[in-house]
Amino acid sequence: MATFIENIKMLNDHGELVKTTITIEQGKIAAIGESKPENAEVIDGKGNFVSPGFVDVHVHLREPGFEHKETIETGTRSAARGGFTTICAMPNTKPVPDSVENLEYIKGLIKNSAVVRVLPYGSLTVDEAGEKRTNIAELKEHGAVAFSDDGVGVQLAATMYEQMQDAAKVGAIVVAHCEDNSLIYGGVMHEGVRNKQLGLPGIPSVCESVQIARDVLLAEAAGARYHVCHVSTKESVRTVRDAKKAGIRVTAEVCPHHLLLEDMDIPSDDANWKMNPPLRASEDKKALIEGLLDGTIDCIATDHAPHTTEEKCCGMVGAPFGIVGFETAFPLLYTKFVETGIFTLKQLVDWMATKPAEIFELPYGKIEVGAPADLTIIDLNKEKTIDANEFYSKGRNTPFNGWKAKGWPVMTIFEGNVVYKEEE
Ligand SMILES: NC(=O)N[C@@H](CC(=O)O)C(=O)O
Ligand SMILES: [Zn+2]
Ligand SMILES: [Zn+2]
Repeated sequence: MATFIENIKMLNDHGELVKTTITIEQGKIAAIGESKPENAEVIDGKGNFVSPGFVDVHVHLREPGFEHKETIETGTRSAARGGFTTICAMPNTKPVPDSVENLEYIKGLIKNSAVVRVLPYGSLTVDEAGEKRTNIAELKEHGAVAFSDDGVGVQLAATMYEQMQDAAKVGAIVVAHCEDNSLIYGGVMHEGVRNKQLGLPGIPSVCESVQIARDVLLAEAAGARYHVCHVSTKESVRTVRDAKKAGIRVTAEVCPHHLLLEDMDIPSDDANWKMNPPLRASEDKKALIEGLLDGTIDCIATDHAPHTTEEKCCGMVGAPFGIVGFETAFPLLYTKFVETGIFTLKQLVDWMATKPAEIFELPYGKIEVGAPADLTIIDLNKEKTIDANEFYSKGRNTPFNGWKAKGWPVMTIFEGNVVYKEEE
C-alpha cells in the first residue's frame, strides 16, 4: 500500500519552502507534489518541514564489544530521533572490522537490530593498532563504506601512504582521524588559555594540523580520495583549503560541537566537555564556520560518541574522550546558525544530508522520485529544552544539557517506514 504525506513543506532549488505532498510506494519516493492515490495511508505533515533524512558519515555505535555504552539498536534509535537515516559506523569496536570475517559479523549484527541504514567502515590497520595493514580491496568488496582508524591517528606515514595507494586502486575513500601521538602531551583539552585556568594538560592545535598536512601530500602522491574527520583548528582549515586549491582530492567534515563551542565555554573540569579533538579557541571556531561557508569544509558529522555516566563522572583526566550527538545536532545548529541568519536552512540540510552522501558516493540525502523514502519531518517552530535523560541513546554525555533549541524532528521515515515519531 502507498503512503501519502500531505500538508508538508519542502525546500526548492532556490532554498524557498514550498507546500507539497510526497507519495511513497515500496519504500521509495513515487511522486512529489501529486494528489493522493486511492487507498493510500495518509500522514499529516501538519505544515512542517520535510528534509531528506540526515546522513552522518562519522558515528560510534559501540556494538560489538562496548554494549554498556551503546548498542546498534539504541544508537540507531537515537539516530532516528535526531532525524538521521543513514549513518557510517566507525570501526573502533571489539572486534575491529579489519577482516572479512569480522566485517561480516558486524554486518549481521546491523541486520538484526538497526532501525536506520548503518554502513560500516573497515579499519586501515589490524585492530587499529597502526601496524599491519588491512586488505582494503577485499573489505570494500564485502561492503565497507570507507576506511579509517578513527579513535587514533595513523602514526606512520608509510602505513598511510601504502593504504592510500591500495585505496586508490579500488576507488575506496580513506578517512582520517588526524592526531600525532608525539604532540598529545597527555592533554585532555585544548592547549590555550582555559586549560591553564583549569590546571589541565593541553593538546596543541598542531597535533592535528601537522598530520592533515602530511596526509594531503600523501593523498596527492597516492592519487587517493581522502577525507578528514572532525576538523577543529584554523590551521587545519587552511591546510585543507590550500590542498583543495592544489587539486588534491580532499574533503573534510566538522562536528556541531566545534561550531557551537570553544574552550573558554568549558565551565569546570567536567568530562562532558571532553572530546577528541577538543573544543578549540574562538578563532578556530570562527575559521570552521568560514570553512563551511566557503566550501573548504564539505559536511557536518556528529561523531556521536557515547560513554557511560560512570566513565564521565569524575573529571577530565580519567575520562574517555567523546560526546553524544545525534539527538541535539539539528536543533542546535538550526537555532544557533539558521535562526540567526548565518546559514540558510538549505545550506544546513546540504551539509547534513546531501553533501555527506555525495562525497561518500551514496545514493541518499535527496528528496527525488525513485530515491529511498528516507525523510525527516521537522517542526521548525517547536522549542524545547535539551534533557539528556530523554535521549534514546544510552549515552548522557553532552555539554548541551539544559540548552534551549528550536527545530525538532517529529517524525523520521526510513525506506518508507516510520522509525521515529515524537512522543506526545
Ligand atoms: N571523538 C571522540 O572523542 N571519541 C571517539 C573517537 C574519535 O572520534 O576519535 C570515541 O570513539 O569515543
Ligand atoms: Zn576521531
Ligand atoms: Zn569518532
